[in-house]
Amino acid sequence: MFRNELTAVLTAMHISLSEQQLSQFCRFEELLLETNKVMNLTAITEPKEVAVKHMADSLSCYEEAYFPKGAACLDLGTGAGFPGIPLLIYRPDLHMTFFDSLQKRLRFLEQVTTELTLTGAVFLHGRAEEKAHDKTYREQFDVVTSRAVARLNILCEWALPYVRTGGVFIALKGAQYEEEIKEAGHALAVLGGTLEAVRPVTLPGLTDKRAVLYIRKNAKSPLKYPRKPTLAAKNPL
Ligand SMILES: C[S@@+](CC[C@H](N)C(=O)[O-])C[C@H]1O[C@@H](n2cnc3c(N)ncnc32)[C@H](O)[C@@H]1O
Repeated sequence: MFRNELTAVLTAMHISLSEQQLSQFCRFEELLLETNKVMNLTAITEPKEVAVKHMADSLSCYEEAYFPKGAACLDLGTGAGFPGIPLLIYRPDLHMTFFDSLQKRLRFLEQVTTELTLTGAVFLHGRAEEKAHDKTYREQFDVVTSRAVARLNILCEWALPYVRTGGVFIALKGAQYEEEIKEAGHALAVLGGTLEAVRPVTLPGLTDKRAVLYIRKNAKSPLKYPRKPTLAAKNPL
């Protein structure tokens, strides 16, 4: 059932998968729903909804030009692996760092990537506001993705310091994206980002507004950012 739903929705989006990729998506869905019984991973559990709102929504941010071959990617606040796992299934040449402040979710993702034999996966446990001050991660990524983690002005402060100059921060946003863009103008300017493209997204069978924002990093982020945990949220740029 999930297999058919996913095939239908991706066909409508003009995305085609190999048989192996389709099986990987199916196994991921099984593991997600199985593990969700004992760990809080997702409120979405109907196969059709998982296909559309998790898998297809994650792939809606995919644009070949933004993902160079073998790109170093970071999925910030990955949770149960969205959009990181679908992107890695779709593009197994990517090096995907799954980043979250909750260790148990990362353990689940380790199990998923092992079972799916996705070799380009790395797991990073910690807070976005802290790891960005570690040289190993600061301005080291070609692509940073993030879905459902924070409002854009806060998220820019957390995400842009990880992006190398010339790289891109891809934010998957919901209905309030236009307002969030207006609110984030100052944060973008301070952190060295420019909004390069806004791609409105309509997922098959859904009517709600959403969009993918492509933010180019064109200058280094000042070293004082991100500020200590809670400061960005209390007093956004
Ligand atoms: C609502 S979930 C979204 C998960 C996933 N991206 C999705 O779209 O389904 C937000 C995730 O971000 C993580 N998170 C929130 N604040 C964070 C921070 N400051 N640093 C790292 N991870 C954070 C949470 O632990 C949680 O897993």
